[in-house]
Amino acid sequence: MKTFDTQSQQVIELAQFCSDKGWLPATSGNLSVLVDKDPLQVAITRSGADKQRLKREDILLINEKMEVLGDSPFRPSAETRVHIELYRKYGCGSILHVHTVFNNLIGELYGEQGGVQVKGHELLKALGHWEEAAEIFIPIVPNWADLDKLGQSVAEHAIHDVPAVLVRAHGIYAWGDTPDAARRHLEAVEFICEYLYRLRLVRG
Ligand SMILES: CSCCC(=O)C(=O)COP(=O)(O)O
Ligand SMILES: [Zn+2]
Repeated sequence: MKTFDTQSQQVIELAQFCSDKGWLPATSGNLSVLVDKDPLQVAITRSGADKQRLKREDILLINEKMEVLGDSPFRPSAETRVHIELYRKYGCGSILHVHTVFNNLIGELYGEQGGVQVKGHELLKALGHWEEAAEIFIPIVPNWADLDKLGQSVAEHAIHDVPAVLVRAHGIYAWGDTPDAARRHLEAVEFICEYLYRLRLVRG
């Protein structure tokens, strides 16, 4: 059974995994896990928390209006709107946002064209694309300072069957039906970002 306690623990474990990879530098990033679909309730990191050493009190229970449920002196992530928009659109189980050098490089290299095409790579299977010569387009959106606009933009540009959107000069949002699926999708897209960047360097 999903409770705020069980889902908070999942958030802490996901943050540990992402921190160990170096994907949450300088308190950046935010992570959430669904607690209840109807009405929507989500366990999400608080704004400004050091995600390398998250404590229970750094995870907040929020509703669809981004209100904190229960007693806490903290505010939820500044990017909570993006999470809420994605939960509304996809009814997913977990959303991970991290900042990495490779997702930023790909954001810059392909941002003008609104996204990056990825074709015939084995790791597309980790995103659910098992067909021969699978091909996907990973959207890249501008880094709107208005976070309501950022949330709308990420959700609007998200493509069915491609569980990630890059935000230019900022980072990535990846999601899945479960925390494990969200993590797998994030790892796969991070691998692909690094691969595409290095391939460009090698080819010149
Ligand atoms: C310190 S990084 C700038 C804010 C950001 O992009 C981020 O992911 C962390 O924001 P939060 O409010 O979730 O801590
Ligand atoms: Zn961010």
